Amino acid sequence: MSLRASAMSVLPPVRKDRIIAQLPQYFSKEAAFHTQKDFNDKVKTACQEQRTGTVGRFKISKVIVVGDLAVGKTCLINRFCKDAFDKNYKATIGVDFEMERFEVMGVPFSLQLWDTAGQERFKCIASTYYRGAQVVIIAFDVTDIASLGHVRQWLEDSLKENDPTAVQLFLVGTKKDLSSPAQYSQIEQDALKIAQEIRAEYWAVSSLTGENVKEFFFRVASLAFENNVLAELEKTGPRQIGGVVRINSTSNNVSASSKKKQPNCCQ
Ligand SMILES: Nc1nc2c(ncn2[C@@H]2O[C@H](COP(=O)(O)OP(=O)(O)OP(=O)(O)O)[C@@H](O)[C@H]2O)c(=O)[nH]1
Ligand SMILES: [Mg+2]
Repeated sequence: MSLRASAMSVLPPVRKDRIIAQLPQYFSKEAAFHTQKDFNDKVKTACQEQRTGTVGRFKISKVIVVGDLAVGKTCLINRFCKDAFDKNYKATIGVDFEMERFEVMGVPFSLQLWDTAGQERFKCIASTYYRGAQVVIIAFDVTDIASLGHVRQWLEDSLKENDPTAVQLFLVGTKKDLSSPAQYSQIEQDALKIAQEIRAEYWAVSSLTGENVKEFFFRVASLAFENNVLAELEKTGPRQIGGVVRINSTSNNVSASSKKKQPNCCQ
C-alpha cells in the first residue's frame, strides 16, 4: 500500500497487540537511549490533551534496517510484522517495505520499516532509501564477530543521507538462539562498547524463537513516538502553522526519496 493511499483510506482500528500504554524498558542499562521509567512528561500531557500536532492525521516515523548480508534483518521484521520465520536464506534485492501501526498513549502512530539489502551488489540501490530516516537499526549476527566489526561502516553510510543529531540509533544482535551463554556474553561486551561509542541503544534478539523481538520493536516505536511528539511540540506554540508545513515536507521527502539520486553504480 502506498503512503498516500493508506493515509487517505479509512483505516481499521489498530491491532490490540500493538497498543502501547507505558514506556517499554531498555534491554541493557549500559547502552540505553535513556533510562527513564516513563514517557517524557511533556509528551504524556500532550497526548492526554490531544496536542501532539498530528492527531487524526498520519503520524509516522521512517525506520531503516541496515547491516551485513544474512545477519537476519528480513527475519527480524518478518517475525514482528507477520509472526513468521523462514530458515532458508533469500537475499533482499534492494529494499523491502512494511508498515506497522501502533497506538501510543491513545495516539495513532506508524513505523515505516525499510528492510535494506546487505549484499554489496544491492547496497547501492538500497542506500537511495536511507534518506529521511528518523530511526536507524544496525543489525549484526551475535555468532559472527566480523558483522559487528562492520557496524561503524553501516553507520557512516546511513548517516550520510541523514541529520546525525536527529536520528535515533539502535544496535541489534541477532540469532541469539545460536550462541551459548558464554559465547554470547563475550560478544555482548564488545557490542555494548560499540553501542556506547556510537550512542546507540543495544538489544539482542532471536527471530527463530521470537525472544525480545516484540519488546524491541515496542521500544523502537515508543522512543520514535516520544521524539516525534517532542519535535512537534518544539515546532508548534507560537507558529502553529509550522507544524503543518513540516509534516507535509516530511512525507514528501519519504515518497521522493526513491526518485532522488539515481545511482549508476549497480550493475
Ligand atoms: N537460528 C537463527 N537463524 C536466523 C535468525 N535470523 C535469521 N536467521 C537465518 O539467517 C539467514 C539470513 O536471514 P535474513 O533475514 O534473510 O538476512 P538479511 O540480513 O535480511 O540478509 P540480506 O537481505 O541479504 O541483507 C536465514 O537463513 C535465516 O533463516 C535467528 O534469529 N536464528
Ligand atoms: Mg534481507
